Formats: sequence, structure tokens, C-alpha cells
Amino acid sequence: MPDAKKELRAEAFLRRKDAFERHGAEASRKIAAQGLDFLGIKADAVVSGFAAIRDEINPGPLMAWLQAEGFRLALPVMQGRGKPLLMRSWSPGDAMAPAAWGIAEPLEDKPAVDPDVVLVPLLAFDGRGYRLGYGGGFYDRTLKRLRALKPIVAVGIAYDEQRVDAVPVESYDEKLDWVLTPSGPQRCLDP
Ligand SMILES: Nc1nc2c(c(=O)[nH]1)N(C=O)[C@@H](CNc1ccc(C(=O)N[C@@H](CCC(=O)O)C(=O)O)cc1)CN2
Ligand SMILES: Nc1ncnc2c1ncn2[C@@H]1O[C@H](COP(=O)(O)OP(=O)(O)OP(=O)(O)O)[C@@H](O)[C@H]1O
Repeated sequence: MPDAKKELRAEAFLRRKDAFERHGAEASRKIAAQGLDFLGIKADAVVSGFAAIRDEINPGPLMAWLQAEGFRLALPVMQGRGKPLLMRSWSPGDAMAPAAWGIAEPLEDKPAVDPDVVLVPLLAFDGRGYRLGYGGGFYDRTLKRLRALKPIVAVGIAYDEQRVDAVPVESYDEKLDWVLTPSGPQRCLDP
């Protein structure tokens, strides 16, 4: 891994922690209040979220709104290092089990689905839609797989403070189409 990414990751962890302490649950509520109307997605779309850990914005309230709007929901399941995430159907209230890094995942009896909209956790993002994650490459692999199947929309979920001028880019990095922050949706610029 290039040192540039490593350095930014350490810095981004601190910046996100600070934003979480300042804004906490209010950020999650603001994200939910924005909704996803800006995407104009079709009524039968499947939207994958994530089960927040550490200082990530909790997309739970947004997912509850999506459920109320009639969208189908899914959550990621890790299949091991170097593998894309598997998305399983999930609705608020469904049982979950803790997996690696304490991340809650849907149970195995839930059907696998290929989402049309992917909500993406991140440490830092830039105006082009490049993102920095924990370094597992899970979302790069997942977005690549889904984009080979059909058109999808990748939406980063972040505090405004997580924006940086430029995330160091590598050949395998998949871009976000939008980033949703408490202050609103930002469309990522084309290269
Ligand atoms: N809420 C949430 N769910 C998610 C992700 C995420 O970023 N947030 N992921 C997004 O990809 C995947 C999980 N990826 C993860 C990758 C690394 C670590 C982690 O804690 N890594 C260690 C270092 C591990 C190593 O030795 O390489 C660490 O940071 O301390 C956590 C999650 C799938 N689900
Ligand atoms: N499509 C791919 N094929 C093979 N390897 C990949 C692919 N995408 C990413 N990787 C590998 O994944 C590793 C981590 O990538 P990167 O640092 O960009 O992760 P990240 O986006 O920060 O993490 P995450 O998506 O898990 O939050 C890299 O070492 C890279 O080699």
C-alpha cells in the first residue's frame, strides 16, 4: 500500500472521530432527512446499506425511511479477504449476527441480492468520487462486480469534514457517483 494512502487513513480516522463527537446522531438524522429523492431511483430498486461501526455515520434512520418509501433493503456480508461483499436482503428489525470486526450481518437464510444503489461507508472522499476505506478493498471489488452486471449508483455516506482535496488513486479504485453528507447530496465530478 502506498504511504500516501496510509498517512491519509490515519489522519482521516482522527477527523472522522472528531466529526462524530461533534455531530453524532444528528448527522444520521440529517442524512435520513435528505432521503435519496435526488437519485430518482425506480420504485422496485434494492438499496444496500451498512451496519455502522466505530465513528461511521449510522445509515439506520435513512434505511428506515427507504423501507417506508417501499424500497427493498440489503446489507453486506463478508465472504473473506480478497472477495467482493455478498449483499443479503434485510429489513429493519431482522435478526443479525456479529461477524469480523464486530460488524453485524444478516443471517444466512436471507436471499442474496444485487443492489441497484449501494450506500458506501468511507474514511475520506474527494470531489471526483474517489474514496478511502479501511484498506480491505471490499467495496472496490463489490462495485466492480455489480457494475459488470448492470448500471448501479454508488453513494458515499459521510460527514462534510471527511472531504479532502484529493484521495490518492490506484488502478483498482472504483469511484462513487454521489456523496451524501448532512449538508446534502454532492454529485461526483467526471474525471
Ligand atoms: N460498517 C461497515 N461495514 C463494512 C465496511 C465498512 O467500512 N463499514 N466494509 C468496508 O470495506 C467492509 C468491512 N471491511 C473492513 C475492513 C477492515 C476493517 C478493519 O478494522 N481493519 C483493521 C486492520 C486489518 C488489517 O490488518 O488489515 C483496522 O483498521 O484496524 C474493518 C472492516 C464490509 N462492511
Ligand atoms: N478489483 C480488485 N482486484 C484485485 N485486488 C483489488 C481490487 N480492488 C482492490 N484490490 C486490492 O484491495 C486492497 C485495498 O484497496 P484499498 O486500499 O483501495 O481499499 P479501501 O477502498 O480503502 O477499502 P474498503 O473498500 O474495504 O473500505 C489493495 O491492496 C488492492 O490490491
